[in-house]
Formats: sequence, C-alpha cells, structure tokens
Amino acid sequence: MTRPPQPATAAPNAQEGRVVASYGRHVLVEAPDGARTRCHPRGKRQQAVVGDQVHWSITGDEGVIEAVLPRRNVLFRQDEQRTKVFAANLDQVLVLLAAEPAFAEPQLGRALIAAREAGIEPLIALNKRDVQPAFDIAWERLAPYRAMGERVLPLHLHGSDGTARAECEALRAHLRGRVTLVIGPSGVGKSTLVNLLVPHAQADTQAISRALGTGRHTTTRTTWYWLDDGAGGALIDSPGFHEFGLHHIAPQTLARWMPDFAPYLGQCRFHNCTHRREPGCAIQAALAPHGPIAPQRWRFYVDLYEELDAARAP
Ligand SMILES: Nc1nc2c(ncn2[C@@H]2O[C@H](COP(=O)(O)OP(=O)(O)OP(=O)(O)O)[C@@H](O)[C@H]2O)c(=O)[nH]1
Ligand SMILES: [Zn+2]
Repeated sequence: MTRPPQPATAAPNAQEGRVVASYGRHVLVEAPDGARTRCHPRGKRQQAVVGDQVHWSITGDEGVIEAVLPRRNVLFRQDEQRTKVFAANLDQVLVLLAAEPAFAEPQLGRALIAAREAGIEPLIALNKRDVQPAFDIAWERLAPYRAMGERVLPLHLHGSDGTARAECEALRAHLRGRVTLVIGPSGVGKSTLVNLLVPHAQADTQAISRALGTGRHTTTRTTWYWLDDGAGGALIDSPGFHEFGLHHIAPQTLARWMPDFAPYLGQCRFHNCTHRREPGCAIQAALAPHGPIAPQRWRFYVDLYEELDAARAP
C-alpha cells in the first residue's frame, strides 16, 4: 500500500458520532444532529462496534472512522476460535426468555456471566405468561436467579388485558434512560418486544439496510434503536445468544461473577480453591439441600471452569 500513515485522531474535519449498526467491516454512524453516514474503518485492526463513540470524517460519499473513543465496557462474541467485541458502552443486558421454547440454563448462565464480568447489569424477562403450565414451570426454574438477587420480570407481550399492559409498563420503567442490549433465543418474542417498544423499528431497519447496502437481511445484525422515552434510552437488538465470548475470563475469577457463589468466596480451606473437588470448600458445602446454592449452578460452574481452562491451554 502506498497510502501514508494516518494520525489516529488528528483529522482536521473529524466529528464525533455513535455507531448505530454494523455490517461486516462497515458501520453506520449517527451524528449528534441525527444524520447517519456509512463509514469504513481506517485500518485493518480497528473495528468500531454498535454503541461505540467515534471520531469520523467524510471521504467522498462515505465516511472513515478515525478513532474509536475509550469504551466504558464491551461484550464479546465467540467466533470459532476468536473472541470478538460486538457491542460497547452498555448499561444493561436484557435476557429475554419465554414459557416456550424452554430455555437452556447454561445459555442464561453464560449471558449473566458475560454481563456481570463486563460491569453491566443483567435483567431477565420471562415472556408468554399466558402459556400455561409452561410459564409456571419456567418461572420456577428461575427461582435460583431471583434468590441470588437478579431482577426477573414476567411478561405477556402479545396480550391486550390490563395485566399485560402493566407488565409492559414495568419493563419500560427498567429500560428508561438506559442503553439496553436485548438477547434471547429464537421464538421468545424478541421482534414482538422491539416492535412494541420501538414503533419506528421497521422503518429504521429498512433505512439502515439501504444506508449499509445490505439487502433485506439486516435482522441478523446488531442494531441500535432509540426509545421514545424522553430520557435517551435505547435498545440494541442483537441476534443469537449462545455465542457470548467468555474465553477472556480467567477460570480462577469465574466464581466472582456468580452472585450465588460470591458470598462464600474467601471461606474455603485452600485460598486457591477452585470449588470443584477440594475438601473444605465453602461453596460445595453451601449446595442444596445443606445451603442455598442450586446444584445445577455448581455443575454449570464446573463445566464452564473447565471450558475456560482448556481455552487457556497453550
Ligand atoms: N402466547 C404468546 N405468544 C407470544 C407472546 N409474545 C410473542 N408471542 C409469539 O411468539 C412468536 C415468536 O415471536 P417473535 O417476536 O417473532 O420472536 P423472536 O424472538 O423475534 O423470534 P425469531 O424471529 O425467531 O428470533 C410469535 O408468534 C409471537 O406472536 C406472548 O406473550 N404470548
Ligand atoms: Zn471452594
């Protein structure tokens, strides 16, 4: 390449903006006045993600990202052998589950670890309250999460009765003024939720497709939607659930991000206890029925510990 090296931030006409959608290496950047411009990264390694604040400048009819401003936090996605950043600067992660399809607990557990480790508050919502008895069974499966202090909301997104509206209002109150990433397995009602909370979502998505030149398949991309809450809140819709990247986490620190384990840390006989099979382990002693920790949480922990350990092996 013959292009001379570019300074990272010193482009004379650089302006500030926020990344509101991404498609491959291209992103859509929103200026403070709301105008959106398709931008590409300056270098091979730099990658801006949805939620990023950036400096960018115009080159022809496209923009170029000059610099990604310092991030408050990031979430990773597992992409074959690599962990890649896919969203930044979040306040909250909404894990949307439903009475049906039944959720897989390890997926929920992984999402909560990803959020807690990044310093982002998780929020769990269980949709399809009208589907019985599946809803009550699923609600009961979430008892350990309520007991460890996680917020768990019942939802009936596709209902018109008064309770359904009250539940939606309760959810809105948790989203107000915050930037929330919404994740959940297919079929739980994620599109229903986005369309309910963001009446202009479909129009936004079409405009984003046109701007990014991606055709009709942008629903498989991460997208930022403003909430009309008068408080600067936004939803980030992102596909997928299972592929949260956790391999940057050291297995020895894993228990810290599990609120049901955290109260027992430092109480084991060995200071470097991994809480798997050591004697005198305070966490194993706190497993039900002797204590409050649900056995499936401990099995989840052991499996994830071993996965993280194997991922570190040279
Ligand atoms: N019974 C019931 N069905 C609901 C409720 N909310 C959404 N649904 C239905 O669940 C189905 C899936 O909803 P979507 O919003 O398409 O789900 P999604 O999570 O976006 O699914 P994908 O597009 O596969 O990712 C639709 O048929 C909705 O009408 C609810 O509260 N109760
Ligand atoms: Zn221990």
